[in-house]
Amino acid sequence: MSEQQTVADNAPQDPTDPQESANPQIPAPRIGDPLLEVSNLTMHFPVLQGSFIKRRVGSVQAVDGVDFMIRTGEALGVVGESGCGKSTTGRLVARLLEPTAGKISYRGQDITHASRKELAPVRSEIQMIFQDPYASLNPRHTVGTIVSGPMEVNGINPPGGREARVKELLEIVGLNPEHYNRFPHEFSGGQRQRIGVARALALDPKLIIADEPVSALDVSIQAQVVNLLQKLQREMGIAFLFIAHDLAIVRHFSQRVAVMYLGKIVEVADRDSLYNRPRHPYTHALLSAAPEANPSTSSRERIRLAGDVPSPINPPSGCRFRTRCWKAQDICGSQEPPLVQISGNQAGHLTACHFPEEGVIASAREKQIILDPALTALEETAS
Ligand SMILES: Nc1ncnc2c1ncn2[C@@H]1O[C@H](COP(=O)(O)OP(=O)(O)OP(=O)(O)O)[C@@H](O)[C@H]1O
Repeated sequence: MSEQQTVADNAPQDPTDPQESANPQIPAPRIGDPLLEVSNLTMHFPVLQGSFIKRRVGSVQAVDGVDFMIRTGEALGVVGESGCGKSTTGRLVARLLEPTAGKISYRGQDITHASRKELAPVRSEIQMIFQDPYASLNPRHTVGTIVSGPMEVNGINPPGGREARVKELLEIVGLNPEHYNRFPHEFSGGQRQRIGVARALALDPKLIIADEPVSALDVSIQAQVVNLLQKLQREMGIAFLFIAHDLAIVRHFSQRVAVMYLGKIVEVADRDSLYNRPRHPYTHALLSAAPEANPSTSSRERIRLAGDVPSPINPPSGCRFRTRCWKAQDICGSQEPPLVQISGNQAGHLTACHFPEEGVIASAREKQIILDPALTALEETAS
């Protein structure tokens, strides 16, 4: 992301005139009000065996007891390695999956097990943007049909008509409204993602779940799409659950960031606290592995995590990160550390660790030796 394309302060503005609520029973939320509250959210996918009669032989603990809150107009970023449960969390919040346990409250209303009918007013307020703009748009439909689709499904007829609203939305996302009758294949990757964004905006959402919204795009256009989403957040007061593995993009976009590991949130904090004073060893490892603008001038050493993420079918007891952690001791295997504000953390910075790091991304040399002796030996031989 280039300097020119970044926005230094992406805190949401405080529109004193929030949009009218699509749900007439609940007053429109104001910036900073709690919007989404998730507690003990759990998703265990069954593992079935048998050719005719399927037996449940285990479960994939994709998300296991996750708590977080998103305020109106705020972006919460979710980062973590592949398979740690980010997408499943997003799909649970969007109610595309039925959780195994836990509670999802949206504007104070428990929507965890709400029926289709009960969910209808909320559905329009929670929208999703997917990773792959190619796969998420029907190639046989025109842009007009795609973007007006949610209005049609929900029986919404805007004052000036659907076509006028679609053209307005295309303009908001930076597309030419005259391309209303074009098909997805006539657009570039970035433009297709803009079509997906226009579709998500069709019902005036209050919360957008963006699941890796730019990772399928060329690096050169990632910033444009991120900046578009940021504009929507700032100008329309839309909250985001922003899922991505790119730490730089998450830092740029989100006011708060949650780090997931093997189905759990291991650390959550406001952006600066998390990136400048990380306390969980896993957050240290992730940050140390992130590419840097000037690697040649950097004094930062990389922490190499030994091995792969353990299987979510049989995760380690106690702290799930302990099998790859350089600080693990006996207690880490017997007691799961709670996600709490540990000593030295600023308010709202929560960490789940028995032996947290000091906060600065310090020398990783010692950790590297403990973590991966074979690799260290190889590097020493080579140098
Ligand atoms: N429908 C499903 N049935 C069984 N297991 C699933 C299902 N969906 C996801 N999983 C498993 O749940 C775990 C979490 O997957 P999830 O896609 O949420 O992770 P992720 O952090 O989003 O990863 P990625 O960045 O690769 O998308 C993985 O082990 C995955 O294989």
